[in-house]
Amino acid sequence: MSTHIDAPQDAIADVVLLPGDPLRAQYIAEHYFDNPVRYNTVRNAFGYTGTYKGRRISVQATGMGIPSISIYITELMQDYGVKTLIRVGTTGALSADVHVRDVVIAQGSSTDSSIILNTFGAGLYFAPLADFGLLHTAADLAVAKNLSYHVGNVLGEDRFYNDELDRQKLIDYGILAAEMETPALYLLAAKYHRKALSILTVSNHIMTGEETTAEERQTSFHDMMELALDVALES
Ligand SMILES: O=P(O)(O)O[C@H]1O[C@H](CO)[C@@H](O)[C@H]1O
Ligand SMILES: O=c1cc[nH]c(=O)[nH]1
Repeated sequence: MSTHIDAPQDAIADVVLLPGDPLRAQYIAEHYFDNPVRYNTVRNAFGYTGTYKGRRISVQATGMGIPSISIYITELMQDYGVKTLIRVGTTGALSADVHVRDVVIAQGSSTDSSIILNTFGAGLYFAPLADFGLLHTAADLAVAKNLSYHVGNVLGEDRFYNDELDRQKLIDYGILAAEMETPALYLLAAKYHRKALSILTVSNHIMTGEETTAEERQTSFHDMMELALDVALES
């Protein structure tokens, strides 16, 4: 048991999917896992372990933002020995080439968070990167599944509502989409020498205001979740 996860030591698999939303964790466990067992309800940050195509896998809700995901992934790695962490999140598209319902695989994550500065000090701008093996597997599987997908740099921002940010400049420098957790995932996975990848589904386009319908979101979530589960199988 750890401070925010009330589970016995062996209750969590060595590969964990990480949605922000606890209800997405419950959905993944109930729709994809055989014999899911809920191992955590502390703060309603649900965590489940089950099997998928015979492989033991867990899913743990992380909450929203860098402070929240940092708590859960640190405890998963430090206290439960988790080796592979795969975020399954939603993202807002920035680039005109990225459309709602597409899948974005985060190769790296830029950020306006102070987490990098607080880790390395002034003058060293660490680049949080995905594990290349997981990234390669995800891109190969996305091709095989004929998904509309993108691989590249995402913004992991500190605020969902942020009028001060120059989003056009980020687009000009190739940032595909924005979300709120990936810099912490990649930074802390590097610290603990673990493998991490963020797979995101585009729920809205920040620049055009386009939104997915609830039904469409369900379908594109399936694309992302099945991709993430198949990457987990090969990890
Ligand atoms: O859908 P999740 O995984 O929560 O991810 C995105 O959605 C939340 C904002 O609505 C932020 O956590 C952002 O990163
Ligand atoms: O952080 C996020 C996630 C989804 N959509 C957004 O616009 N921002």
